[in-house]
Amino acid sequence: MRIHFTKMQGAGNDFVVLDGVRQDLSALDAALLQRLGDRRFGVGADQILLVQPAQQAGADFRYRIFNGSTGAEVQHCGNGARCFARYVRDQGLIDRDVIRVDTVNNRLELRLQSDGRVTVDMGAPRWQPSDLPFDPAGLTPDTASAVPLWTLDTPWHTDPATSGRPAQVQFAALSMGNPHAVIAVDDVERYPVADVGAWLESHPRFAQKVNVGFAQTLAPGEMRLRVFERDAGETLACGTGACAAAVAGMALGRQASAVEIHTRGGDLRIAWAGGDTPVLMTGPAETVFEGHIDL
Ligand SMILES: N[C@@H](CCC[C@H](N)C(=O)O)C(=O)O
Repeated sequence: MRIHFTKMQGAGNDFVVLDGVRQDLSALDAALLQRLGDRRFGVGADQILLVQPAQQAGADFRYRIFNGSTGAEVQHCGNGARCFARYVRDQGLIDRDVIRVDTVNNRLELRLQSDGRVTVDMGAPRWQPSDLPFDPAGLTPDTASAVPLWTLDTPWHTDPATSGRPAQVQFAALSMGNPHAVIAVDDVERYPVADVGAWLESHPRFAQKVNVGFAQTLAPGEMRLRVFERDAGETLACGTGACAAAVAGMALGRQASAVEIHTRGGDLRIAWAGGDTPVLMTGPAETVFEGHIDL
């Protein structure tokens, strides 16, 4: 099977984008997607994005997302949504700057800006543990703040001093369409992101695993963020993770209603008016190269 692909990146979160409108991709299964996502045996990407014809009235396209390391389908990808908009416009699949797409559980509005960036209406955050899902049985959240903060002992709680890992973590749990846990840290560059991220990502209380964000507040309106993504490890940026970290900070009263987020791969701007209003994310989206691959 020979397929055409486009390699794209948004703040360093990288994607293989496949046109399922003009080419038949019905033979693509999880194993082939995993091969495409493999950085040694395939093209290599954090996620694979599939552009398909819309199935519902009011949508322009169907937007499907697969984690590159597993080939498993996931619900959302914010950096990918910006690349999706740039892709369908640059490939001539649409000639409008406002594009509506359906993911497996949401409708998103993507808006191409005159400066080349893309703004995505990411929908409203959801805070119920069942939305992730997260099992809180037996835990007492800190409810002094507007959103519950959950505390878990880590595997290092008996020897935090010698291991250099925290004894406990406290996190906000929320869904941006996909599951997120956000931990506030003092210095994100010195925090053991790989160890804590890998442990919490696969914690049995998260039945479908979780994306883990590590957020450092620099000022009201400015934050530094690293994200250990579900099934991807630490990526250079995570769009849904940036939204989750921003709205958690805002709901906790630590952040302004618009925040610039510095990731290792670039900057994202997140705005939210609170409650059930949608989170707006703005950031870059660029094509890196395109080609064909025989699978
Ligand atoms: N890179 C993403 C999120 C991709 C999916 C995530 N790893 C998951 O499994 O939910 C983004 O930019 O949002």
